[in-house]
Amino acid sequence: MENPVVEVKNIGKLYPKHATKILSLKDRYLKKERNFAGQWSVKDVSFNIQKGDSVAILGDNGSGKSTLLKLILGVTAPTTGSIVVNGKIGGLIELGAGFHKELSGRENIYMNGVVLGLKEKEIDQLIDQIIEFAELKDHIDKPIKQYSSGMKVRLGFSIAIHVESDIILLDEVLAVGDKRFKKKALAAVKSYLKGKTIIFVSHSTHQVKQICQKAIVLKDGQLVYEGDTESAIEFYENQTIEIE
Ligand SMILES: Nc1ncnc2c1ncn2[C@@H]1O[C@H](COP(=O)(O)OP(=O)(O)OP(=O)(O)O)[C@@H](O)[C@H]1O
Repeated sequence: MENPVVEVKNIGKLYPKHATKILSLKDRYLKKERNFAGQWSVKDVSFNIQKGDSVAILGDNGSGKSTLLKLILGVTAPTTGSIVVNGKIGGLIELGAGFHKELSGRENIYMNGVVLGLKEKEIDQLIDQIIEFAELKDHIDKPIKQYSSGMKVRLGFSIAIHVESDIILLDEVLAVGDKRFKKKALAAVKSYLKGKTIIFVSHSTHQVKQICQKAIVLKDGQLVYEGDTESAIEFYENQTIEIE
């Protein structure tokens, strides 16, 4: 068997007491409030992901899903354990994160592309498709600060799926935006990303069933189930009923 593309071993993240966080666009959009007391957001989690797997991360609010994605992406350091990623990793884990609001949509595409490891020439070749998919032709030269949340989501999503990567992380990206774009985005994830390794966070079991073959369930930062999507959803839903 090939080496796993993502190897997560006993990973843990302890946020110190009084840690503060500027609310992400996603949080603001979803009007969420968070309580940042010192605690293990992710605790002793281990799993492997093989090439071509599409894996969902299921769990209630605050169960550690986004933190786990940030650990895999390397934007936050683990307190314990280790993560090995074999391949180029990309995706969209916080809506609009990495956008500069004073710059135009077009300039932000270049900025993001460079951050994701592309050369300017490569971005030149992709930019029309990115703008077209995001349906932002008429707005692309306006500063991002004039964009609605939906427009930012469309742009971020479009960049994420057009930039080549081996492993793509998608955090609730299909939860916002209007119905029509959501449908188009779901279809894009299904077709564009065939054969790629996908890690997908979503509260929509409907979307999870359409995209992922496997799933893990987190509860209070711990991995409590790992298996095929159907059985993981069943486990997750039963667990939620018990609590209610
Ligand atoms: N920067 C931070 N500093 C301190 N605590 C944090 C920080 N980010 C997240 N947390 C805490 O870690 C826990 C897990 O949060 P996380 O965002 O990973 O959960 P989630 O499962 O993605 O939640 P949701 O479904 O609401 O997006 C929460 O209790 C949260 O308050």
